[in-house]
Amino acid sequence: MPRHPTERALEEGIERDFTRNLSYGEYLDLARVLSAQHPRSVPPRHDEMLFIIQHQTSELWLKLMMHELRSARDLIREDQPKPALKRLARVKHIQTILTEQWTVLATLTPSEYAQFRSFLATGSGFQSWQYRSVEFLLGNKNAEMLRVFEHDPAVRAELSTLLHEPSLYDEVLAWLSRQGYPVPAELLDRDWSLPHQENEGLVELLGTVYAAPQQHWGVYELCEELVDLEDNFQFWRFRHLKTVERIIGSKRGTGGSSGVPFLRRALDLTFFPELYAVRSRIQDVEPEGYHHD
Ligand code: HEM
Ligand SMILES: N[C@@H](CC(=O)c1ccccc1NC=O)C(=O)O
Repeated sequence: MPRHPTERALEEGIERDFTRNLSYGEYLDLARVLSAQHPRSVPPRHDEMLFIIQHQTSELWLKLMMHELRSARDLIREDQPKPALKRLARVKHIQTILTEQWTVLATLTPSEYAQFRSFLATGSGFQSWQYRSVEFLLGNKNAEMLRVFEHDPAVRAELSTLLHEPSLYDEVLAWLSRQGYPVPAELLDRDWSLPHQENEGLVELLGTVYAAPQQHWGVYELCEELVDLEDNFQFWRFRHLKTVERIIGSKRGTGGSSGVPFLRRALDLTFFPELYAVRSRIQDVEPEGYHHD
């Protein structure tokens, strides 16, 4: 009779005495993490657990995303684009997980959600300060969004700091300037609490990079990494919108917005407008021997 693999594992000296040693659960503070699910529905509805865990896992990934994005921004400020690229590579994988995760919530039917939606009262994603921090780090600045945090001065203060600091894109532009690229001066010293406005001079500068990528490889690589980030961000927004659409249809949001129409408008937002504008400026290569009249 073959023995169970764990039986053998214990003989191999697996640690069993955690009275003095740090255990798995202690290190991860699992007692707190796993006792933080508090369904509100009375009587308790089975599907509320899914709703809570979907949000909590999203918030955990958002926490890591903020950590990596803030670090990437600071590394670029310190003229270290290579380690910054490493951070951004990780962010992209987190975004993939966050986007994929919508498939779990999509198993929640409208009838199931309706069983506990009213217990959420006016709670809504508008009040996710980590999501707002990520938006601010990427440059979608909007002081109005701080108003939903008046009840929580510590969170409000932290968001206000991020609002007034340069975004990742602002730091990339400052780095470009230090590399000797002619970045328009108005982009290098401005009120950082305002969103970046599309700038023609910057589109032209990027035009030279994209016309000859091999001569500007470091810049080109970083720019395309930013486009990947924006692409991924939009995939998340799109999946949120489609999941919300199948669960609440055209109902208004608990946060006070129009719901799906509001989420649809967010798909028109762009963090890096010049990186998209430059794409239509790239000359298509003509076939050999082709002559215009
Ligand atoms: C049944 C599931 C969900 C529904 C019906 C839903 C619905 C909505 C609606 C209608 C809004 C607009 C604000 C409002 O008026 O309430 C919104 C915003 C938002 N939701 Fe959800 N949501 C769901 C799940 C999630 C999950 C799992 C997350 C993950 C963290 C999330 C994050 C957000 C964020 C961050 C916003 C603010 C978006 C922005 O400001 O652009 N939502 N949601
Ligand atoms: N805005 C959602 C409610 C909602 O999704 C929600 C409610 C409480 C805590 C987090 C939420 N998630 C994201 O919007 C709705 O209108 O049904």
